[in-house]
Amino acid sequence: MTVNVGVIGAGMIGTDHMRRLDRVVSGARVAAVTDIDPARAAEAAAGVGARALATDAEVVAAPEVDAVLVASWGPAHAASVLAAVAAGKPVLCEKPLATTAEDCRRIMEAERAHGSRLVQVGFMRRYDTGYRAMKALIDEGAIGAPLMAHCAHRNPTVPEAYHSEMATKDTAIHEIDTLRWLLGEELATAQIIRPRRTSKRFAHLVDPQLLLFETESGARIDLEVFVNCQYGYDIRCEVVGEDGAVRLPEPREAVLHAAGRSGSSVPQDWKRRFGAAFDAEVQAWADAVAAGRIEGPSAWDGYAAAMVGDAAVRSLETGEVVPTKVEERPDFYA
Ligand SMILES: NC(=O)C1=CN([C@@H]2O[C@H](COP(=O)(O)OP(=O)(O)OC[C@H]3O[C@@H](n4cnc5c(N)ncnc54)[C@H](O)[C@@H]3O)[C@@H](O)[C@H]2O)C=CC1
Ligand SMILES: O=C1[C@@H](O)[C@H](O)[C@@H](O)[C@H](O)[C@H]1O
Repeated sequence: MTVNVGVIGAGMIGTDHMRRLDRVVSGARVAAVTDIDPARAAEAAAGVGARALATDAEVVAAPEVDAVLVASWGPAHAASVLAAVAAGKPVLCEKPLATTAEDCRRIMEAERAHGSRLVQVGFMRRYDTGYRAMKALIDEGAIGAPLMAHCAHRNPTVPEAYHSEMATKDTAIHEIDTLRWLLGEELATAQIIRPRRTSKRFAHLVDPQLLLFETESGARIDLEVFVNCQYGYDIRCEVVGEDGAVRLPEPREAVLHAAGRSGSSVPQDWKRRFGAAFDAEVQAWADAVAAGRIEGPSAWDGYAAAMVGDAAVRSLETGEVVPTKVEERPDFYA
């Protein structure tokens, strides 16, 4: 079976996913595309032999569309995901599932009313071979009980529209999900500390930020988010346990020796750093849709991450430690 995918949002990652569905993933194709910028939708659709449609509702309702991929801006995600769930169509939604926990809760309620899972959230780091190797070692007990994690998430620069809350809700949301998954428990508190700001930022932006979390069992996580670090897209993660420590491998880049120096280049964006993880994620989703089941990060994962995100954002102004209030995972998402 070929899964006919309707894509909502033809921006940077939307077009990258369309290329992936068209040329990399087997058993799937792009059938329809929409964007609030119709010219962008038309150009993207023409590139992959798909139909350009005017709205997300039209994409969801199109009879040829079996499944939906949402790649619009975060605040627009919830409406498109709810439309797909109402139509009973599987949906892969780029992170974040929604920009508030309340919207994620509405999505979970709609999905539970439908009776089976339809939603997968694009937390693609769970498909990265480096993170997967870390998880396998932690799960087999190689480092003993985890006590601490030290992480960094650096981007070279961000556009002016990027604001201080996005450091949590758009950027750190990756680590929030990954740490919940790696450690197998929820994050119970969140706090944000502000170092001196870099001068190389737009005036409105708090950058860098230091995010601190405590898990339910008392492990501590520190995460540096620095989205104007200038030099590259640099993702770091180390988990320290009672018997050892495990660190995310650096991406494999050739080592150049020249002009009296030796070194390798740093990826400049998520496309290069996590390209293989995106390929694996979208292939796994297409395979699961074709087999009539949905796996991978769920609406619950999107919700739990959003709860932590909401708590962290509350700390942004005050620096207080804020409880995340993530409740027990419902059996539906076991
Ligand atoms: N997993 C990852 O590492 C990454 C995830 N993302 C996520 O992907 C999403 C999109 O990000 P980018 O592609 O970088 O943004 P972008 O700004 O390049 O593209 C977003 C597109 O969505 C369109 N759009 C906005 N609202 C819409 C609506 N209601 N209906 C249809 N189209 C709409 C815009 O016109 C734009 O073309 C975001 O949620 C972002 O967090 C983005 C980059 C990397
Ligand atoms: O998901 C992503 C972007 O949306 C986000 O804005 C960046 O900060 C992240 O590094 C990238 O992976």
